[in-house]
This record gives sequence, structure tokens and C-alpha cells, in this order.
Amino acid sequence: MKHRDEFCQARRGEIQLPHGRVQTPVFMPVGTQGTVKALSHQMVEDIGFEIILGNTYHLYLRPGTEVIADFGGLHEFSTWNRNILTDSGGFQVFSLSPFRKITDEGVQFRSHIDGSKHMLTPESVVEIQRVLGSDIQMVLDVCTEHGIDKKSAHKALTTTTRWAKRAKDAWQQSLGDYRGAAFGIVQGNFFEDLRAQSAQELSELDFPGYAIGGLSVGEPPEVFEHFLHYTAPLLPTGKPKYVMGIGTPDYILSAVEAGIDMFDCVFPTRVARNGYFFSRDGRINIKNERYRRDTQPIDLDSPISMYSRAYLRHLFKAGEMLGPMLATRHNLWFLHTFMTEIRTAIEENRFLEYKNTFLERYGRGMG
Ligand SMILES: Cc1cccc2c(=O)nc(N)[nH]c12
Repeated sequence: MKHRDEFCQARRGEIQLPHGRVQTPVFMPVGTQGTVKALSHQMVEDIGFEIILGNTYHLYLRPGTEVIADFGGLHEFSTWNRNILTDSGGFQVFSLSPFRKITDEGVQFRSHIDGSKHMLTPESVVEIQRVLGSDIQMVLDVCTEHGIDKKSAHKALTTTTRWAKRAKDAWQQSLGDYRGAAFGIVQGNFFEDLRAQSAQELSELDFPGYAIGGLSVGEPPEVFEHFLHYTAPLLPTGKPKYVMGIGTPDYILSAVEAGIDMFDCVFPTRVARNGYFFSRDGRINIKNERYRRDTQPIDLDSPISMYSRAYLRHLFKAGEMLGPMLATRHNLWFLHTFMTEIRTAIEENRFLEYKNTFLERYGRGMG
């Protein structure tokens, strides 16, 4: 255990942003279209979240940047008055739009909503995120999937670096009333030397913070672990480190151990809408027959502990809207409580013990 301790990079931090301080390590709920699905912003705030995600690609397409500009930004438009981190849109173009083409200039694509033609460039996504009023904006990057060849991975990396330079210049020129930070996104796919090259090139651009992109894109867990632990130490130590797209307890604990400060993922809210509840004994699929007459709550400490598993199962089997609302509220409460326990464990120098105890019980659970 002692040997293992020496490699533990878990750290406590606090990020000062235009809409208040954020305690780290932090899990950030995803609110793609200006809402964390199935919850009001007041409920997200009541759970205790200090930062949520929004998405440039979606909000640019609908309702349109100009509509949000009318209100002075996404905070005013959606009435969320804490921090917002927005992803740049590159990843969503690749995962959503039917046609897209990368050129030196940027990415051309057709809207997944109405097929209309659009183009995002490093400069245009900086401007869109300035209009949104993002407290942290992500630069336009080229995310690549697991299994591509090294030549393609290298081409994506060099485009990402060239675009990052253009984004950094555009972001610096955008500062004034707008005080949001810009984060670079390290790519390099699943090649160690490319990850090192990307981290080196982006570190030289001196962004306020850095994300590790291109992970949790379908690779096997052991590959995720390896490249997370390989890449995290390559990022500048004194700046926030963010891994995009992870949100399960096991992946979060591994990332915290690697010194990561920030995470986001749609998983906890998406699975909630399908009846999966997080618990200390693993995930509970409430639709399972075994809960049909179960009088117990999901968790006695949960904000939804007044509801029995039998009732929650009934809501999902009957297709009632209250089901996803309650499950989302529970899963986000679970993750917020989990992150609070992690921060306390780090403060008390017992993170590895906390990690092992949590996983021992969580992994043994019903799943
Ligand atoms: C949301 C997300 C998940 C996973 C990976 C990525 C990525 O590499 N780049 C961006 N911009 N976003 C990502």
C-alpha cells in the first residue's frame, strides 16, 4: 500500500470563476441544451452543484446564438446563476451530424436537426462561447475514436494544436467584459508519443486550464486507465486538469488518484431516465421484478427517501414523468455526496483508503 501511496496524485483545489468558486475535485452535471434534463436549475443548485455544462453545438443550432445574445447570455436565458462550462462543439459534430468535413479552416457539417449547412472554426466557437458567457470555454478540437491508425491520429493532433493556437489568440482578443477562461484539449488518441506531443504543444500555449480529450470513447477500461495515468502527469501541474466524458464512480476515483480535478458525463443523468439508480452497493435497475413489492427507499439519506422502490418501479413501468425526475435528482445527489466525501478524504490524507473501501462495496453490489 505504501508504494501505491507514493503514486497517488489526488489533490484538493478551488477554482475562482466569474460566477463563484468551485471546489475540486468536482463532478459537473451536463446541461447540453441549457437544462440538466428532468430537473429545474433550482433543484440542481439545491443539491449543491457550483458548475454545470452547456454545449456550443446544440445552443448555436437551437435556439441560436442570437436568441441567447438577446438575454445577455446563457445564465440570464436559462436562469442558472452559477458557473457554466461549455464544450466547443467539435465532439458533438462528430457524434451527431450526418455529414461533416474537416478543413484547415474548421469543420463543415449539416445540422442533425434540419440538415442545414454550417461551419465551426476555432475563432467562431470562441465568439459563440463569449456570447453564451461561458465561465470556462473549450477550444475546438478533433476527437478521434479508438482503433484509428497512427497517421490519422497524428493528423488530428496537429490540427487540434493549430486550432488551439488560433483559439487562444481569439480568446485573448475577446477578453474585456467577458472574463471566462479557455481550456486546451489534449488529443493523441491511444499512442503515448502522440499524447506527449499534444500535451507539450498545448502546454506551450499557456491556457488557464487543460482537458484530456479522446478518452472514454469506447476503449476498453484498461486502455482508459493506462492513457489517463500516462497523460495526466504531462499536463501543467499548477492548472486545473479536466477529463471529458467520465462520470462513473470507478472512473472518477481513478482520475482523482491521477490528479484530475474536473469531470463531466451524461451517464448519471442518462441512465436515470432509464430507471438506473446509483447506490453504494452498485447500480440498481429499478424495473427489475425483485423491487415490485420492495418497501425500502433507494437510500435512507437520499432526497427521494420518502419513496419506496416499489413506487419508483411503478413510475417507470407506467412511463410516468416523475420517474426520470426522481431518478435524476437521486443520481446527482449521489454523485455530489460522493465528490464531497472524496474532497474530505483527500483533506484527511485517506483518499486511497476511501477509494478501496468504496469500490469494495460498490463493486460487490447488485449492479
Ligand atoms: C464531451 C467529450 C467527451 C469525450 C471526449 C471529448 C473530446 O475529445 N473533445 C471534446 N471537445 N469533447 C469531448
